[in-house]
Amino acid sequence: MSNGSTNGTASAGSPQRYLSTRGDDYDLSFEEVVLKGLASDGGLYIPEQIPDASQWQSWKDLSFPDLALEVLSLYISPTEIPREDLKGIIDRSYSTFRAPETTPLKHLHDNLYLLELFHGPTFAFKDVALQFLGNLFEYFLVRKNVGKTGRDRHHLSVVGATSGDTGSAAIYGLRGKKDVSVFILHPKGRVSPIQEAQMTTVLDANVHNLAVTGTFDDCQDIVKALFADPDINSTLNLGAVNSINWARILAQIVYYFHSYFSMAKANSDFKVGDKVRYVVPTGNFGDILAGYFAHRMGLPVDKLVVATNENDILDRFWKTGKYEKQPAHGPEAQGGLAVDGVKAHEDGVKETLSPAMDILVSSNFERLLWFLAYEFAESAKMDDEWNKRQAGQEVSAWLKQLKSSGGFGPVYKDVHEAAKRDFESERVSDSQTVETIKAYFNKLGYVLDPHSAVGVAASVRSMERAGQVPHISLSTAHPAKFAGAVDLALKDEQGFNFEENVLPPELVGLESKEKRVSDVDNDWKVVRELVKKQVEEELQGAAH
Ligand SMILES: Cc1ncc(COP(=O)(O)O)c(C=O)c1O
Ligand SMILES: N[C@@H](CCOP(=O)(O)O)C(=O)O
Repeated sequence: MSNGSTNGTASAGSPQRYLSTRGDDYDLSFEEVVLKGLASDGGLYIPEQIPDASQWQSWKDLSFPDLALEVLSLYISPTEIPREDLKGIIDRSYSTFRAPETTPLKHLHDNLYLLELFHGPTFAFKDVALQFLGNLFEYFLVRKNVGKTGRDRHHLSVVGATSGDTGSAAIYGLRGKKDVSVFILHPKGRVSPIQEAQMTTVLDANVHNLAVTGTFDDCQDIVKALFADPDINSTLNLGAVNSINWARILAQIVYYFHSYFSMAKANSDFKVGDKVRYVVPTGNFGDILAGYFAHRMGLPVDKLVVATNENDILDRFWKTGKYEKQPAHGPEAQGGLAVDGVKAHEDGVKETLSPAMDILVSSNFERLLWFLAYEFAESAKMDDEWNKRQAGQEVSAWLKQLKSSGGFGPVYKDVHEAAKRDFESERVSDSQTVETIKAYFNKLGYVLDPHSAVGVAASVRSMERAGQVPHISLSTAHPAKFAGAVDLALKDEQGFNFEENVLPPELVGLESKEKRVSDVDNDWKVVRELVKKQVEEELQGAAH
């Protein structure tokens, strides 16, 4: 790709601006995109320029928070957040992590390293971005509300969808914060008992858990419908905590650089500048997209490997160039049979042992599609404005087709080839997940959570193709969050005891604590009325 202004070097000192993947919204500030979350045309925000971090090698000895300051400063102008303030936000965000390295890297065997991203308050990788986003919201609100009282204060109504981890991480990042109400929608009965307890045992007055009769995709659709609804948007300021919010992706870029340097220190055969493969258990495509940005900023990445469970829309895209909710001749087309013990629902989502990735439509894939469409547009040799407009139009057309007919593609050959240049993909079944958890416990005494096991199983396959290239496999959750799957894999293995070896003290007894949760129908208008009524009550309470 050329170093055109959208994809190349941000000129020094010029503040970063943001645009929507669907082309209607552009020239927005960082604060605007963080507070708005989703663009008014339904698209996702992306930076106008991916900064070229030519100085990245000089970051090699920085601590995680100091490295975060360098990376984030390339996307947030000091005219928007002065550097000292940004440092304060970052330091507060990572002071809650239990590991001194924030995101430690473990050598598993051969050229395989595991990046442990679960040392934050809720034991999943989401904490890395959501501790930051919670403090960022607070910073913007305090600044907006200086000297204001009562109804004049800017109040943020956060609505988020979760398959278990985003919800608790968002709740822990925002509980008790002034001028914020939080509504988290989870699919009733489809999150693990610990995940459910992590969310529903938080009793702060500004936190509201809604159990939706439906799937994670239904919850995500409700959230997107609320953002698109003029009625609720005319009375409330909605805020997003899902990875549709650009700040989520931004904060995650840091650990790609950090783990690269950790690996270079641990591996004497490796020189800074050599290439690495990152393998990422993937659902909504947010985590791996951060790796794509790191790569585009200059980090030497051999490939980013998308690791899906049996909800494999992304794996099928990389194999066929088609992005379709249902495979043309998949098990559902043949009568909805369960494969490998996995329950397939009418809506096409399968209930797997890695439930946080039971997602049919990956929100952030839209952001990658924009960059692929932009690159394709460049071949017409027009100007940058034209390329951006073309990319926006192409993405809008694909997404429209996805909505109307459940899929699109095959995409143009060049678009598919460009996707394959940076990414590979693997699909890991439930039985392979169980086998992987078992194998690593027996080989190394290490207990993987099922999502991380999907990544490790994919890593082992990738290593067979990639020769000596080191692999960093992202471990996205602590195994204690998924007791059912871990127990299924290890209950008969010698020396395994969940309570003694896996369960951290912070999670002991959680499930028997008092809970607060409301059941709601799978109907966005019902959710809208509930949110409006609750926020009104909170605003009235705050005014007295
Ligand atoms: C434990 C875990 N692993 C992996 C994922 C997938 O991450 P992403 O949605 O960013 O692809 C999620 C949730 O999204 C998760 O909670
Ligand atoms: N796996 C996620 C699903 C939501 O994804 P997000 O990264 O877009 O917030 C979860 O655990 O909630």
